[in-house]
Amino acid sequence: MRTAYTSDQIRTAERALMATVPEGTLMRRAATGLSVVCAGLLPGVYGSRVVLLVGSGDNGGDALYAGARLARRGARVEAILAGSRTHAGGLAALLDAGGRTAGTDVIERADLIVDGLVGIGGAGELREPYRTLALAAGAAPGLVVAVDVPSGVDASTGRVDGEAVRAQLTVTFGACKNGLLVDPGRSFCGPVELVDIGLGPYLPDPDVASLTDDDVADLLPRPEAESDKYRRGVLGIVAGSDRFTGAAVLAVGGAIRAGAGLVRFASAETAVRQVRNRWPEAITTVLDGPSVAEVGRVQAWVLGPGMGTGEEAVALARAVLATDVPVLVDADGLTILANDRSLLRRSAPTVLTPHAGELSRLLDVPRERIEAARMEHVRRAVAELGAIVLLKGSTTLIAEQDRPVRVNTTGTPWLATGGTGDVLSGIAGTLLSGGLSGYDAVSCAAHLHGLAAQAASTGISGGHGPIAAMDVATMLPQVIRSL
Ligand SMILES: NC(=O)C1=CN([C@@H]2O[C@H](COP(=O)(O)OP(=O)(O)OC[C@H]3O[C@@H](n4cnc5c(N)ncnc54)[C@H](OP(=O)(O)O)[C@@H]3O)[C@@H](O)[C@H]2O)[C@@H](O)CC1
Ligand SMILES: [K+]
Repeated sequence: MRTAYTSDQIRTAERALMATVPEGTLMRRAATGLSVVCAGLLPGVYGSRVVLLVGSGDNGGDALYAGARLARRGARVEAILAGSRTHAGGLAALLDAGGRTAGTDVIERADLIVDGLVGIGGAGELREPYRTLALAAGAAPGLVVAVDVPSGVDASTGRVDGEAVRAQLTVTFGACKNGLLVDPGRSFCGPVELVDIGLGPYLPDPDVASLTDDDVADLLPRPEAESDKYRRGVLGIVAGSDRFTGAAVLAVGGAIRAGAGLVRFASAETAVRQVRNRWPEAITTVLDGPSVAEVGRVQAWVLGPGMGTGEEAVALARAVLATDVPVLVDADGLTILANDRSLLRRSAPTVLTPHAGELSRLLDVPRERIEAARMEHVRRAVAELGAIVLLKGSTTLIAEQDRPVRVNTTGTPWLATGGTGDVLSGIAGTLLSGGLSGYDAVSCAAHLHGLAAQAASTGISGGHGPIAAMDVATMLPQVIRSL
């Protein structure tokens, strides 16, 4: 499990650690680690041009001390002092090592730009002159390394109001910060290198976590010798309609390829015919009114993809939500819930898998606000809707009351194509029916879905290319086998 923390959590841990070591120890550890990473990025340290962007706080101090170490090894280090004040010890160390201060024009000529403008002490939009420097660093040809956090990225949430430094690498200290895992912040970081400063024993429970392949392998339900199809979990899927059939075929495909013991599919006749043609493994029922009583016993339901939002669909959704087993609601099912949130009052867990647009309707918040502050809104959705929520997007977030927000780290931009969400709902439904909690089911489903997409998208020469939603379902058995 990879974990991440808010700025406040990091500060509290740092205070506890600082009380046990001589003053300046942590910054020395941080700056040493930073300088080692920077040196590794340069073809040779001697004679290379390093520019430090130095803000008024300790983030600038880290940059200055690291710059001093590089200057001692023969780099030509120039510091742009951008803050109203400058870390005195750090500046003295740099000057002592042969570095110097300079104007902004040196950014253009740098081999390496070290962003020490703001770290976990940053708040809100970058002010001038930091904003201009952030833009200049992004436009310059040199490599950009962010110190602790790319300046302009909110370390606790990943929020970016206005401009932020676009780094090719982020060197972070002590522990990962939420903003390095969650978009939009994550997209400014490049790969993240963690420098150990001894914070580990002082860290609280994480605020954010992400599952690794091993975590998912441990969580996945696996059939045992005495398992039969019923004991492995029976998933009910209510999806598709007379007009829309593709979403149903994809959801059923995701469920079957993810290893469902049995899928019971119920819908209008046209959708049933398509599913039966494509997936003879599923048991199908043509619904004759808004009841799922005749479908048979299931351990979980997937509700919504392609089912429409008309009166009949609403009545059918009501019937599924009235059952006492976990229900995963996606797509049209979410639109139905947005129009009548009272449907969410249930005895069993409900799992919602919206994208930002769907969440915008559920919370009555503009979509752009959700996209700019994804962490806040996924948490708010959990609190307001009383459900487990998976928010789809450039980083998929999974939230449940009193648990760390999980960030999914697998996937490829090629996954942004029609129908992949339907496959995801089928995978998650299978895991729910197999006995995982809603939180674990959607976390593992997102992880597998992303791995399958990566596998489907990787070509014979290793590059990445287009995928169709069904390709994701097709790759699932191989992916699960490989874990
Ligand atoms: N604590 C430790 O043990 C260790 C900490 N370490 C390091 O310290 C860093 C935290 O240092 P920190 O607390 O001094 O805050 P930091 O991020 O440098 O910035 C604060 C200043 O920035 C400014 N500012 C804020 N927002 C702004 C904006 N939007 N736009 C423009 N300016 C803005 C504001 O300045 P002001 O406006 O007051 O001039 C504020 O005072 C941490 O990230 C890590 O790198 C490591 O050495 C390991 C050990
Ligand atoms: K920074």
